[in-house]
Amino acid sequence: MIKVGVLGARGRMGAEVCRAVEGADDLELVAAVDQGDELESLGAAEVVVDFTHPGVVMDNLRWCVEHGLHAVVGTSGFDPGRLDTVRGWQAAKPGSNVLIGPNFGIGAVLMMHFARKAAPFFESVEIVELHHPNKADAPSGTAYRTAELVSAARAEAGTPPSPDATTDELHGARGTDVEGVHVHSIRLSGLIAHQEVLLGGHGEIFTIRHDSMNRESFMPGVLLGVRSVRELPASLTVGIESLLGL
Ligand SMILES: NC(=O)C1=CN([C@@H]2O[C@H](COP(=O)(O)OP(=O)(O)OC[C@H]3O[C@@H](n4cnc5c(N)ncnc54)[C@H](OP(=O)(O)O)[C@@H]3O)[C@@H](O)[C@H]2O)C=CC1
Ligand SMILES: O=C(O)C1=N[C@H](C(=O)O)C[C@H](O)C1
Repeated sequence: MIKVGVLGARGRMGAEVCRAVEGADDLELVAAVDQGDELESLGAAEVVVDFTHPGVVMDNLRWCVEHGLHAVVGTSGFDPGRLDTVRGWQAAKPGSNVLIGPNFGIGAVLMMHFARKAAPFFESVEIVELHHPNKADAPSGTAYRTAELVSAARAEAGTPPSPDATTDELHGARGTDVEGVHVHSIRLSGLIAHQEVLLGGHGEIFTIRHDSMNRESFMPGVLLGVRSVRELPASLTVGIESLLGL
C-alpha cells in the first residue's frame, strides 16, 4: 500500500483525487488537507498530491521536499524559474522525487506529443486553450507546456518563426507569446478543459484538438504518477509522457 496525502482535497480536482485514491486497492488516503489546515498530517504520507493554486503550490512543494515526501503536482503555474527553484530545494535536501504534470489526461499528453512531432513541418503554429471560467491562471499550464515543446522542436529543426505581419494591434488581440508561439485563452461557462493546436502550411491546416469532458478523466494519469513517482530516474520530472513510453 502506498500512503497518499492530498493537498487541495476539497477542491474540484483534489476531491476527485481523494475518491480515486480511496477506490484503489494499492493506495491508502492518509491525509486530506485544504486551505487553512495544518500540513503536519501529510507527514503520514509517502506521496503527496497537490491540486491547489499557482499562488500557494511552491510553499507546499518546499514543505514536501524539506520533509522528504515524494510529490505529484497537478497545479499549474510552473515556468523554468520555478523548476530551477525546486531543483535547488532538492539539491539541499535530497530524497524526494517531484513529478509535475501540466496535464494528467492521457489524450492531452498525446496531443502535446503529436504537436511537438508536427511542429517543425508547418510554417505557422498557434494554440487556443478553452477552460471553465473558475480557472485562476491564463494561459493554462497545458498550453504553456505545449508552446515550450513546440518551440523547442521548431528551434531544433531550424524552422523559422511563424509569419505574422501584424503591426497594429489592440492589446491582447494576438494572445500572449510563449517562446514565440501565440497562445489564446478562452474562459466560458459550460467548458471543462480543451485545447486546439493549429498548424498551418501550404494549402493545408492540421488541427490537433483535445477535450476533457470531466475531471475523472485525469485520474488514470494521476494514479500512474502516484504509483511511479518514488522510482523515477530523475528527482524532478515534468510530464507523464515517459511513464506512458512516449
Ligand atoms: N495537471 C492537470 O491535469 C490538471 C491541473 N489542474 C490544476 O489544478 C489546480 C487546481 O484546480 P481546481 O481543482 O480546479 O481548483 P479548485 O479551486 O477547485 O481547488 C483548489 C483547492 O485548493 C485549496 N487551497 C488553496 N490554497 C491552499 C493551501 N495553501 N493548502 C491547501 N489547499 C489550498 C482551495 O481552497 P479555497 O477554495 O478555499 O481557496 C481549493 O479547495 C489548478 O492550478 C488547475 O490548473 C486542474 C485540472 C487538471
Ligand atoms: O484548471 C483546469 O481546469 C485545468 N488546468 C490545467 C492547465 O492549466 O492546463 C490542466 C487542464 O487544462 C485543466
